Amino acid sequence: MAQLNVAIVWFRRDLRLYDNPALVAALNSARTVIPLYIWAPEEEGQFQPGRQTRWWSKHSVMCLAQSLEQLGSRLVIRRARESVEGLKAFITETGAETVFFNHLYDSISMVRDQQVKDDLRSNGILVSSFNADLLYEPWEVLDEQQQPYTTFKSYWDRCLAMPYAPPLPLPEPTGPLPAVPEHYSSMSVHEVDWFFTREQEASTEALTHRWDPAGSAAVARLEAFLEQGLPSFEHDRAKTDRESTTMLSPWIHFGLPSFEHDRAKTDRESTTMLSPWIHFGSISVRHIYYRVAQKHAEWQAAGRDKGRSCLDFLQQMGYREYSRYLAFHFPFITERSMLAHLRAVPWRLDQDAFKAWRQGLTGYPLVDAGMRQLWSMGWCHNRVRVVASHFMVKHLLLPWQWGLKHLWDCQIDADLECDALGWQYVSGCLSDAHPFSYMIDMEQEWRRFDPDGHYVRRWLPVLSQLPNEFIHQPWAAPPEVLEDAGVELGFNYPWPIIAPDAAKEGVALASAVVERCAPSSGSSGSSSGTGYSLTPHKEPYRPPTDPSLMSSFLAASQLEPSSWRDKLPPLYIHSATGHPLSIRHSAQQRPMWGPSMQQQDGTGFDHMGRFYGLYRGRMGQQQLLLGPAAAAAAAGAKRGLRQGSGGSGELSGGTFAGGDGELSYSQIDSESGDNGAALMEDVSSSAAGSQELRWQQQQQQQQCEVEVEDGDSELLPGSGSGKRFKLQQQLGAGAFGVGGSSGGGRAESSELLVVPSVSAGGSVGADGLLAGGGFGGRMRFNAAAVAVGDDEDADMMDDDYEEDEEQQARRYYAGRQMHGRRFAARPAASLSTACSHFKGGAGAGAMEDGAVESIGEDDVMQQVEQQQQQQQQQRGDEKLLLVAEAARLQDLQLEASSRPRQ
Ligand SMILES: Cc1cc2nc3c(=O)[nH]c(=O)nc-3n(C[C@H](O)[C@H](O)[C@H](O)COP(=O)(O)OP(=O)(O)OC[C@H]3O[C@@H](n4cnc5c(N)ncnc54)[C@H](O)[C@@H]3O)c2cc1C
Repeated sequence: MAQLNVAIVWFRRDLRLYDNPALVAALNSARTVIPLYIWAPEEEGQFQPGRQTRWWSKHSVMCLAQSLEQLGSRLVIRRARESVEGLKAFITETGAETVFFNHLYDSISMVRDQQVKDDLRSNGILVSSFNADLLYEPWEVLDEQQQPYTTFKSYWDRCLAMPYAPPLPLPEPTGPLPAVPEHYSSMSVHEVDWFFTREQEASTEALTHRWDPAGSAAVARLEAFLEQGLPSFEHDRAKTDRESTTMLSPWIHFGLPSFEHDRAKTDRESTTMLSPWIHFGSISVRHIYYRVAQKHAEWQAAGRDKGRSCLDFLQQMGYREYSRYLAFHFPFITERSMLAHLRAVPWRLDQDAFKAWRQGLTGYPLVDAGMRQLWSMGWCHNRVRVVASHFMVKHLLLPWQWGLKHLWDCQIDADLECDALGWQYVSGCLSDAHPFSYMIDMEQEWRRFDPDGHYVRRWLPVLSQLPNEFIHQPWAAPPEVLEDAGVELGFNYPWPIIAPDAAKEGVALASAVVERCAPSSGSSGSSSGTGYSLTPHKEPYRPPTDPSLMSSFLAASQLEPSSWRDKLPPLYIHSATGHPLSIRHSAQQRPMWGPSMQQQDGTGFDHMGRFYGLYRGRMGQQQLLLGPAAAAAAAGAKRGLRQGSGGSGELSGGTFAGGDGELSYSQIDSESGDNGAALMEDVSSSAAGSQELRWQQQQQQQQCEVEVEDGDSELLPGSGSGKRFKLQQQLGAGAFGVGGSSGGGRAESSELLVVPSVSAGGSVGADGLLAGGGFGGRMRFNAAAVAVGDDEDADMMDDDYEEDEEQQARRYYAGRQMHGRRFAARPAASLSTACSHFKGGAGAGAMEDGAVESIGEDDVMQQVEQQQQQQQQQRGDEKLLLVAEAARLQDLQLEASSRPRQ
């Protein structure tokens, strides 16, 4: 029984009361038990929680606090830069004799927890830690040589055959918990600076409509899934040879070969969607495991054989276990490939392509829909994640570490170990992954996982009118079909960023490089598992900034980066006129794996060329600034412009002021147009001395001329933002939606032609690019599609949104009216409502103040028809003009990018 006076239970990602061994142990050991939560995001280094995760952290801590209060206890919440410091201070304050916590397995946490243990123990404090996160601890599952397994199958087979079952979930403590003395102060949940800025917090509000972080919601979801989802959760696998009765699945009998594969459909909720709760520990994996077991027993008793489904579902949980297993035994998996030679992949460091991917502007609808869903709700189906990440790594040849960090920033279930496992798999970095040369067949993917295009229609409304046949390949549709569907490739939806053949060629070349670095002849990692000894990879963890790493691989391959880069095919396919839209490769000043540079003030470049300064500055100020745009980044940070670094900030802060030095990962970070504009303004002025900026200004000048040709020049404001926006628009680079929001904010009180679209772009950017946020010349239309309407239209952000043809036509045509400041819509007030519903208040405001001409609903269709006729006449000429201009500006850009930079 309790022998000590005061014990601390340190909650981290185990935010529940049941099946919490640390809590139970504390209750058994001390008379006073103080539940403690320390918010110290800075110590996570480059893997600080992203926006969505911050929202979830806040709410699930709130839920935990409520649960504790219901049992008579109290959660003490503290803020610290480093947990160990917060913990030590609290121990001094309370005189606690012992600390309990549950294990985490990512490298940052493992190092920190070890430090905590050493530190506290050396001061005479008892420290105990437990497994609350896994079925089996990583050190329990080893091969005959007591080495870790390095293929999932061998690992999971061993788990299934373990001689003892996973621990049973512990029950929630009953009865009142010991009271926490009042004098131990705590921040309230609302006092904690969960977010970088208030704007960022506001931008997450929509998540409240989609997610309920309470543990009870997770349990309810699980129960619903057990009834409806699990019975058909069958994997497409032929006969299994795993017929053995195992400890993990003694209740499962196999023999249900099925091709049903219901869970693989992306357009319905066929999986549990439990990942965020699981990540935060609001639901216990052991609870899930034993509920599945129970359900299976019930089915069996009823004569229903659902063993295959149960096992397949458990296998998904197994992947999660495996991710921790690998992270524990190979802590570098978030940074480096497991297979050594895969570290020599000749990545393309193309920031433009990376941006297009992030923003769902690749021209491949399944990929784009996935990226937009991910951005909007922080989650998407595993298959979509596989397709999108595969596309990034293979088609675009972008480094998987970029993708990992991006998903880390925008997923609501962001989980470092799972994230790393996913990327290592799709990139062929694991010995049981497909070889690097493998490419998934995109057509097969969509035919299999979204055959009717429901998923794409939902997340890419701009394509919603396309017939099924072309919904996944709009580029193949005849012009009249596109016309009827309102799709203008290169304008309101991009051309494919890369042609399939070019992608294949790129992968083949890259594979050839990789092969030369392979330790033995044969393929680069084989699914047979016969491949490579992993012994050399079990090096002690080294910080990723070690410059010797990549140079040794390059030396091994005897290739200089430039030599392979030149051989790669053009990245972009041709525009409507046959001009190569972009053959440029980002003229990076720094190689991805170059040495890190640290300056005296703690800022510097990391190994991927990212500018950082966050960890020593005010929270979040510089963290996400990318690369060589040091001047812009530093200036932005000085001015506290993390605020504006979301969406619009990215476009402006990076592309505008720093060329290829952009805000990489925060991208469409849901900031309002105002903030984006602020960033734009400040960055442009503060970086005014840079050569890059001069070039940009030159570009703007060019742009002004374009505007004159359009007859709209008098509408442009003085600053660069609107112009830059237009420049992008002309280029058809498809990079805005969010970029739009910067212009929108900027143009607030002007009568800029692009105001309505831009403003709406801001709205959209804030909540997930539903209507595309705009690309190219027809952004106005897209934006209008979002902005127009009342609450009913606003509802289109909701999951269950469906609109009929009439609605779509209305949105579409009304959107057209935005051209030339005739914004045909409901009265401005309702516009404002609609936009603020999309968290685009700033944009909406701009519309009201500036260019919106409110007209009655009845006038819409009539005006639409007139407008449409005019536009039809103009369209051909307009297109030609834009495309020609795009080509001209591309040339300029190419020329500029080949100039030496500062
Ligand atoms: C590139 C990439 C990045 C990923 N990043 C993450 C991430 O940050 N966080 C995350 O939780 N998952 C990640 N996954 C894995 C997977 O996509 C999600 O776990 C899954 O989509 C969550 O949906 P669900 O809860 O409905 O899964 P279900 O199919 O219902 O599975 C139940 C649980 O099993 C676990 N799980 C399922 N599939 C996997 C998998 N392939 N790998 C690891 N665990 C799995 C999850 O905890 C999940 O909640 C990533 C996958 C890829 C390809």
